[in-house]
Amino acid sequence: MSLSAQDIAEMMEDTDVDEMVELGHDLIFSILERIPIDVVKAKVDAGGPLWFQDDEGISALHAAVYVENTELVRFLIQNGALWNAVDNQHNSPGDIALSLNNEDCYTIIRDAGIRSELLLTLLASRETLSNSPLSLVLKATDTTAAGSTESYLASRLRFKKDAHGQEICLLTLEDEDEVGVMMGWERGIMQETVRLLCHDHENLNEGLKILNVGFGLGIIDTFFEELPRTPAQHVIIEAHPDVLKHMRELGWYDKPHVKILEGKWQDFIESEELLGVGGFDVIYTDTFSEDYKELHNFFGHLPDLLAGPESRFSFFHGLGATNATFYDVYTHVSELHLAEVGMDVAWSDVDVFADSGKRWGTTREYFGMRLYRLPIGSMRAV
Ligand SMILES: C[S@@+](CC[C@H](N)C(=O)[O-])C[C@H]1O[C@@H](n2cnc3c(N)ncnc32)[C@H](O)[C@@H]1O
Repeated sequence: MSLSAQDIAEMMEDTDVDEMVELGHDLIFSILERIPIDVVKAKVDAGGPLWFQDDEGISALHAAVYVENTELVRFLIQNGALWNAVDNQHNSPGDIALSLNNEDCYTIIRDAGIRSELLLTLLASRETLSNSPLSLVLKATDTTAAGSTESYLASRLRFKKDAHGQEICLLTLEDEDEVGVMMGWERGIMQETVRLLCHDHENLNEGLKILNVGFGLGIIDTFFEELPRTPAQHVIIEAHPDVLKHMRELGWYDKPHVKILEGKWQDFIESEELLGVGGFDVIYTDTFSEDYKELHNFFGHLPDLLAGPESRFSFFHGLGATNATFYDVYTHVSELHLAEVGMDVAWSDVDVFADSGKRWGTTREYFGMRLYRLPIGSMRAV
């Protein structure tokens, strides 16, 4: 039997893949068997694939964390191991380190994550970044209504109460998957955010000038309205036609000090409607279907929008919040980006554990942490 050139190429490719799989298994096995580190390093130098994950999703980096070999973890990271690969249980190497209480291994991986995400944000701000396996929330290729503003704004929303009496603003995706755009369980987060943003604000008694981006269920806007002194100006930017209709039905258009800007924040961010206010005392943003690149872009406008060092800013921090390591990485990344625009951030923890089992119903889970990390930013005085 004679073989065609294509047959030979395919056989060669299969051999390469088989070889890689064997090398990958051998590397993970060697690490778990705790063979001397120099031998493991030699295997990596000889082409042992760091990207390889076995049938359980374990990578060489997961294995190095399991055996708590700090030097090896550092070596693997330096040689390109993926810090955010998750195993079949959705645990990243950092999560394994956390569960073992191994701070040294955890810190090396988390810092690699921070460096990687900072770099990717920088690249994304300069050119269109294709979806990278290194990136967590720069989800450039999610075109569903949950990941693309254009698809989201063209989708219908439903406002309803779920079986537990929880208010929900619900989006149904094409595959019938349901996603909560906003859910009643976040009420505690919104309440605490308003308390920390406003209650000891030096301008509270004059009536604050407030900007909120994203109305959703209007939970935070209702808390702003219930401040001991009604806001002097309360500007709300909302893009979705169904939410705007809901706001009209609820009477938000009839409040004299409330101004509703219909459209995307990106359309108004440099407009006279916002800049003409002469500086906001409080700014909050909590949108939907936008990635971190958009939030990072929003940060850049804060110095022009806030009144001064006494003004405060917060955002809904759900970045990477289905995984403890990813959440921590994004807490640091956002803090560093806010520092770049001259803002210091104080973080508080809000325990959102109560009733967490009943929270999601049939909807997609988007927040898996027990503690919500609540940011309060203020501009550094110059
Ligand atoms: C999570 S909800 C906000 C919930 C709100 N914080 C609350 O307390 O109920 C997000 C809202 O942002 C709106 N939104 C999404 N993208 C937007 C954009 N680019 N500009 C303005 N609003 C946007 C959505 O339509 C939605 O109403």
